[in-house]
Amino acid sequence: MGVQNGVTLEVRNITKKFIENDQESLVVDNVSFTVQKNEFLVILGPGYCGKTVLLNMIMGLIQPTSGEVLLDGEVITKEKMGNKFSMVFQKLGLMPWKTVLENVELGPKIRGEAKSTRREKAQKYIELVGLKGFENSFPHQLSGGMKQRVGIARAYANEPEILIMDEPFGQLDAQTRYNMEEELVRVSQAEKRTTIFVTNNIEEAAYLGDRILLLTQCPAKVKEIYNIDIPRPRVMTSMEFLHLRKEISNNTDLAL
Ligand SMILES: Nc1ncnc2c1ncn2[C@@H]1O[C@H](COP(=O)(O)OP(=O)(O)OP(=O)(O)O)[C@@H](O)[C@H]1O
Repeated sequence: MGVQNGVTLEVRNITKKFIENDQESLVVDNVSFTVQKNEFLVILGPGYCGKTVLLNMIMGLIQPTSGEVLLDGEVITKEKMGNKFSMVFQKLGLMPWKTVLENVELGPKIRGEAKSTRREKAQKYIELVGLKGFENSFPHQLSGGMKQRVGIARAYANEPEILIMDEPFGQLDAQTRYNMEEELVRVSQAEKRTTIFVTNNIEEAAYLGDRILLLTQCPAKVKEIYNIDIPRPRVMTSMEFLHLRKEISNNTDLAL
């Protein structure tokens, strides 16, 4: 158990019930899975199926009704969460009055890292996401895709134990979304990090993941876990990719 066998995160039989106006609603139903160190795990499920509630339990932000989440063998709690997770979401929360560089170096700055160290780190990740030359730009001067790149650089620069990406490309137009998926494959291959990426898009899941955890409609249960051994960069029109996409699609109510 724990780090010895490469497991970073272990989700054990977690269930979440909410009680509202004396009505009990089951949102996450007995979900178990593990995430290996440096693995890119995609959680794929329909809208409102309980993905955000599941993520919040993983990060220790809400308590499961039953079950537990272990990070490096220890139960995760809000107090212990510290710098263990960094999130990238649709609404990035970039600080509009800060430059790209200042936004990216924020995590290390809050941790009290020396200016030269954090600048060097921020610069490295700005270059990694292809934003060299835009260090002194402000968020409003950037396109949607570029802002997402800043969000990814910021999450990497924060050097968390686990990167959490909650439908980060959901609001981008189709072409930009595709470009960002390609970029993310390039970045995550260049610098491996333990990543949990949440989406409701089968194609995106099959394009990005080392493994896919497929969830059911609410209450979220694990329907299937897919190991994907198609080499990267994956070609969405290849037979093996189309076959995988169809296999997942036949196993879910999700639309493609
Ligand atoms: N604090 C809460 N109290 C009661 N019900 C809740 C609470 N938080 C979430 N829910 C319910 O849990 C269900 C799942 O919500 P959740 O936000 O996890 O879905 P999701 O899969 O992340 O959706 P989306 O794909 O739209 O992001 C919803 O029906 C929601 O109403």
